[in-house]
Amino acid sequence: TEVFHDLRTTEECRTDLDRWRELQLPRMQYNQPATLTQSRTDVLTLTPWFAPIVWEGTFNRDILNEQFKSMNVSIGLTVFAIKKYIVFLQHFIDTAEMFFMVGHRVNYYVFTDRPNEVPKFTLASGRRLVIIEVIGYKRWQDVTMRRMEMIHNASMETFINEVDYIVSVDMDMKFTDLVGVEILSERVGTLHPGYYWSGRQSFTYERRSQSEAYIPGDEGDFYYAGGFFGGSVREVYQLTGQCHNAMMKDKNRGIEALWHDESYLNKYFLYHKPTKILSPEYLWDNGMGSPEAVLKKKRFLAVGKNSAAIRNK
Ligand SMILES: CC(=O)N[C@H]1[C@@H](OP(=O)(O)OP(=O)(O)OC[C@H]2O[C@@H](n3ccc(=O)[nH]c3=O)[C@H](O)[C@@H]2O)O[C@H](CO)[C@H](O)[C@@H]1O
Ligand SMILES: [Mn+2]
Repeated sequence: TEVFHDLRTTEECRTDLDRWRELQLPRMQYNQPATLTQSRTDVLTLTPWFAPIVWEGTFNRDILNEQFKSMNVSIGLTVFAIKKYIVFLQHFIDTAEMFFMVGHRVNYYVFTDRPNEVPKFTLASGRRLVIIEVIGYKRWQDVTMRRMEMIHNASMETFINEVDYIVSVDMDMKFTDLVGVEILSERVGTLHPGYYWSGRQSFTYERRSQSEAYIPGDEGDFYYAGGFFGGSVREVYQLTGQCHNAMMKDKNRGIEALWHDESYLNKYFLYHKPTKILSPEYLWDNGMGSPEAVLKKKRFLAVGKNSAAIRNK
């Protein structure tokens, strides 16, 4: 027994074990979950590896809020405002204040090459905005791909000391409904709004076998969007590090995957399956229409942009 006590004192072990007591919920009243009734019968709500797929109607926000509150969870939301994209920042943060993780602790991490152009925000209590100054790459493809490297570095330098979870999203977006702790898990991917109903053959995976992002035609679960992923800090550190390394290997061989970071992310998720998957409610584009039967909510919406006018500027 002495061997075990070398590692941690009895007191440290006791403290660790006793912590579980904090996770007791208060008395709550809500509709009983019915064992013989599916909450949604029109969509897949669980993957074959037992990861929930988050759709409206499948979860009770009150229970989840109590659970994450009792853990005093803190969430980091990373966004990139490089060059002209800084114009999206104001509305992005304003709508995040209304809808993103309301009632929980939030750090906005704004990566930008224009720190002087970041507007002043008045944030709700428990929320703060941190500016991380980075370089703005010339090509827009490099701007989007280098997010992996920058998030990887910041995970080690900053995030690990400040937050429990990281959520990484596109900036040319606005929140239009609640996005809360129901999205939190170890490793989180989001169904791309353009492909959630497609067969794997139609997914725009990288199909050239020379690329690190290559996925053969007979593999693939879902087509995940580059614009919304997350997880624990340790997992996001791994994910972004591995995606960045794959991109650098390809760059050295003079190849770039079809959809840039999104292609490498899809490869990563094929062999590191997400522990939770977000439905397209969490990343919608009105260019895809409004299939109301399936899509009960639009929570995070693409803001129309003139790519030609804004990219590479
Ligand atoms: C919704 C969604 O899934 N979007 C993905 C999609 O393209 P998108 O066409 O949505 O890419 P995008 O132009 O929004 O670029 C991605 C993000 O990079 C940042 N940015 C980009 C250019 C720039 O000059 N300044 C700047 O700050 C900004 O935060 C932007 O939101 O495919 C990209 C790769 O091709 C990425 O995987 C995106 O995440
Ligand atoms: Mn975008």
